[in-house]
Amino acid sequence: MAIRVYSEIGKLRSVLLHRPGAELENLAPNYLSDLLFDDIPFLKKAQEEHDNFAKVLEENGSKVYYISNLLEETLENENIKKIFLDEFLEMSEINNQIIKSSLEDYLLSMDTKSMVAKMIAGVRTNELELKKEIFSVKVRKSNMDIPFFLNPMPNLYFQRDPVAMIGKGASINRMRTPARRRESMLMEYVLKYHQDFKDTPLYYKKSFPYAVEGGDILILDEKTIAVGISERTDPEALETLADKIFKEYNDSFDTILGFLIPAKRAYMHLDTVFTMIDYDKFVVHSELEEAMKIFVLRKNDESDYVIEEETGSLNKILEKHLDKDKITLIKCGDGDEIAAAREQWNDGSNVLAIEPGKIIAYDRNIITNKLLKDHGVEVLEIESSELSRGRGGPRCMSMPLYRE
Ligand SMILES: NC(=O)NCCC[C@H](N)C(=O)O
Repeated sequence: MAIRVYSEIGKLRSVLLHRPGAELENLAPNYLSDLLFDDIPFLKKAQEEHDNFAKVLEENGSKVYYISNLLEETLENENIKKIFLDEFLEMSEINNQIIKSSLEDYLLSMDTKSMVAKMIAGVRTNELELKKEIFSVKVRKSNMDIPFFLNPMPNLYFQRDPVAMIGKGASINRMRTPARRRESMLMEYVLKYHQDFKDTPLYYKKSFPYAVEGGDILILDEKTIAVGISERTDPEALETLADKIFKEYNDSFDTILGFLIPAKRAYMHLDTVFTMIDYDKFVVHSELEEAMKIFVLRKNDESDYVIEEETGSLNKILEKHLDKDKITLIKCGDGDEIAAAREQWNDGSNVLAIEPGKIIAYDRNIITNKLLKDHGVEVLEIESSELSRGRGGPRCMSMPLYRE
């Protein structure tokens, strides 16, 4: 299947998700923040909410792919399965050879579906029959003091971040934190080896030294990409992307806008700060700075690029680079101090456009959603009491594969 993502808002034809599973039941209070959670979602309800999210996507014409299914299909090839498992265990930083080979035997004793589910859910220290001394070695060496031989991946339902589709290609991201670093491997193997995806150009590798996460990558139009320089994404990653996209693969883009955003959890990614909902409308963080600084990487004639600096309001920057007379910014929480803080916390500004002017949003952000409707936006609201506890909204939970 060809990847095609030249817009944030074009009719969404296919999309990648992960249905949350047993990995959420491996979250516990004493290591929540290491795993980038603030609270523990109730799995049964989170799954119901997620199934409803998928249903709304399908009812509106998007084919939903699940990362686990695609990976299972990829791993039907025994050689690939072995290489995948080796690399996964390598990336899991298991410092002890006996533990590593026990994990390998344990995982290979399962059918592929159970193996994939287990790798995502994590393996508790009490699941393997090992001598006590070995157990304590692992515990001493672990930098997160948590009771697993294989740590769970509870953030996997935020499919936006580990691999980002850009134009006809994909960026296999180096995630900032160890808690999420292995997530990129899943779609990486699908893009390299799955019959339907294996011709996709790869614009970034997870082995590159600089971090970049998909929440920081917005495809504004077929010429323009916005990238957040943020808590999660290094400026050097932009230059690598520019080299690959402008020069090596010559995709249609000619401009990358690097937005400097505060390196704070409240501004985690660029899609926490703003998301695009129509040709001329964006929903934005309630406390957006008046003046923003951006770096413009612009392709020039010699298939090279130049870098310029600009400072201005988000309106002006977007109007200039998207060539529009007027861009409307709709503020999360409608400027009310308390509503803005509450709804920003629950990802009111992180919505998913499924076509121009039609979005999926969390139902709990009542004030922001009303404001969006007042601006003529069609808002499909989904239940969100549990999904929102992971600090990501409908855009974070989805990775578009094909947009018209
Ligand atoms: N694009 C996004 O903003 N994704 C949300 C990711 C939430 C996750 N708990 C994280 O901290 O990485």
